[in-house]
Amino acid sequence: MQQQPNFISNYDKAKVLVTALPYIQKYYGKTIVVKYGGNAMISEELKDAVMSDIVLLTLVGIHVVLVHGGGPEISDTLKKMGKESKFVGGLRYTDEETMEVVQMVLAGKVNKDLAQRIAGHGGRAIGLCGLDGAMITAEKKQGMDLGLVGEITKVDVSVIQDALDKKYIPVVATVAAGEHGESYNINADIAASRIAAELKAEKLILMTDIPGLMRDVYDESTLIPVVQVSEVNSLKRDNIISGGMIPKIDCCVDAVRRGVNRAHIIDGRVPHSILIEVLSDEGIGTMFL
Ligand SMILES: Nc1ncnc2c1ncn2[C@@H]1O[C@H](COP(=O)(O)OP(=O)(O)O)[C@@H](O)[C@H]1O
Ligand SMILES: CC(=O)N[C@@H](CCC(=O)OP(=O)(O)O)C(=O)O
Repeated sequence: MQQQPNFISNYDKAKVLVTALPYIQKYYGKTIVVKYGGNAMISEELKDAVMSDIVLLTLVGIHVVLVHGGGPEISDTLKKMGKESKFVGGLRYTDEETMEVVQMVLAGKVNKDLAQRIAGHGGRAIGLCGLDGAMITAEKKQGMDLGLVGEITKVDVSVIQDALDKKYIPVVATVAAGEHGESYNINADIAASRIAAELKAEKLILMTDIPGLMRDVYDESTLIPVVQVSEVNSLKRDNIISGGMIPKIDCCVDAVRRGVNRAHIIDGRVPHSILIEVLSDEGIGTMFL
């Protein structure tokens, strides 16, 4: 019989499971915070692959917290309303009308869609946002005026911890509560990093639409696989980091400084990139130590 080009024998399948064993043992009972960003949510198929990976990791005993973005969805909704999006240093200028859209899209549409997809793969998700259980408190970001963009003042992870204890997969939208009943827009990378630190997570994984941090953003061969936190300032001085990568890098550094063991930026467009990162010998993306 002619062999199929992609034929994988049962022995090879078993070998894959066996190579995952030390990683399952290493991360069993540990917490991993995954941030899934809007630009990596490019297809329905890919979203489902990411959600099934999260369910799989949960079933082998890893506590996964999913923090999500949805920037492109917010921009699309604003556009339909005739409003252009404006970003400063990777952060969206957020007036009151924009804030309503941010809350509606992140805490409503995207959050519930991801929770439902996890349920579709047999996982038990619980959709939350920073307003629930006073999880994320913020004040207006100082410095440049970005409207209702918030600076996190407090993260209380008890609602996430309770959900994990009850074997739910917490799915978190990053809308925060102000002191006077107002809501603030928080960049999802920043929120994920603070949540990871507060949970004393083993890993923070930021999934995006690029292979990782690169010296030349147009040349994948310039990927930087490992970054020591102490090197980041000189990378910034070299001006190789711009746009949405700025908060990402700062978040990885902040998470590691606050005690998260490893922070990673990985390519969410690669199917099953989380499994490759967590359960295999293969390095993927950029790791911050
Ligand atoms: N040095 C760099 N390496 C990689 N990406 C970079 C770099 N500088 C800027 N970027 C940009 O940052 C983007 C990722 O940030 P962003 O679009 O905000 O992601 P997400 O929506 O997934 O959070 C990349 O698509 C890339 O265009
Ligand atoms: C302040 C700020 O910029 N907030 C982001 C929140 C969503 C987000 O971070 O989404 P991605 O991860 O998909 O970019 C925004 O309004 O787009």
